[in-house]
Amino acid sequence: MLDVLRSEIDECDAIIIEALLRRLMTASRIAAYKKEQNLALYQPEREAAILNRIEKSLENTPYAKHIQELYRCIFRLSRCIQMKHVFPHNIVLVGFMGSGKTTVGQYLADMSGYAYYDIDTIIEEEAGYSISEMFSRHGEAFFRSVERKTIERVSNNDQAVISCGGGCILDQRNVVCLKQKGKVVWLMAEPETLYERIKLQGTRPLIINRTFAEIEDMIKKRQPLYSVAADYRISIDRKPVSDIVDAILDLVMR
Ligand SMILES: Nc1ncnc2c1ncn2[C@@H]1O[C@H](COP(=O)(O)OP(=O)(O)O)[C@@H](O)[C@H]1O
Ligand SMILES: O=C(O)C1=C[C@@H](OP(=O)(O)O)[C@@H](O)[C@H](O)C1
Ligand SMILES: [Mg+2]
Repeated sequence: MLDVLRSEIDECDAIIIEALLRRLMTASRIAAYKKEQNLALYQPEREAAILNRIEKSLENTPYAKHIQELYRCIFRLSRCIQMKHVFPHNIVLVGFMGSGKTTVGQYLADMSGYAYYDIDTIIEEEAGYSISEMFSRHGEAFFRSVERKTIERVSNNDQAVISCGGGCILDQRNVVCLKQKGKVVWLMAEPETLYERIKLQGTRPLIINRTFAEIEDMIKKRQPLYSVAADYRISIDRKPVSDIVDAILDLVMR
């Protein structure tokens, strides 16, 4: 009995995979066509119409909500694939420590096929030791100079998602560099969200032994710099990573 049911699942999977591949490849062809014809890539009314049709066809069936959830995921995949065709900029993530630049950037790059660069990770890999270690061995000024050189080099890439360290906006030259080929997305968050996250991790040299009030003050001081640098801004509080990626795609493909 179990074998029979399992072979039915296998048959379903084969159909789903074939249909999904066909759908995603068609989405990719649509993007290429839109680019060629100079048409707007993001047409929300088309997405709404598809969702409407799906909702109707699922009326009075079990699992309607589950299938709709799956469709949200398929739309995200489609958009990521399309973005690669038509978005002529790098995506640069900035924001205070703990806002999720590293996590969101990795997810966005995985999904879109863009190359992924996390400035802090590159610095650590090239130095052979951690950023905390760099602060304690050589001081913050040394770190900032390594950070600037790394940003200068990485900014030259194309079709890249670049996650910066939270302090990159302290030096205007970094922002100028990143904007040459990139659009800057500011991941905004309430101080409480950031504090909870960075306190838990305990890996950031500028945060060790700081009170909530001190961190709040640091956030306030940096906010105008993020604001000036940002082409787009997204509030990330209480949003899962997939929703933040959705919001980024929504903004950049409008
Ligand atoms: N949307 C999210 N929801 C819940 N936790 C998150 C989210 N984004 C990031 N995190 C968690 O918050 C912490 C900081 O994330 P990270 O990506 O390192 O931030 P940043 O690079 O901006 O400092 C990590 O533990 C990460 O798993
Ligand atoms: O905001 C900052 O000054 C810093 C942020 C860190 O990166 P994350 O924002 O990814 O934590 C890292 O670059 C370094 O500890 C300094
Ligand atoms: Mg990071």
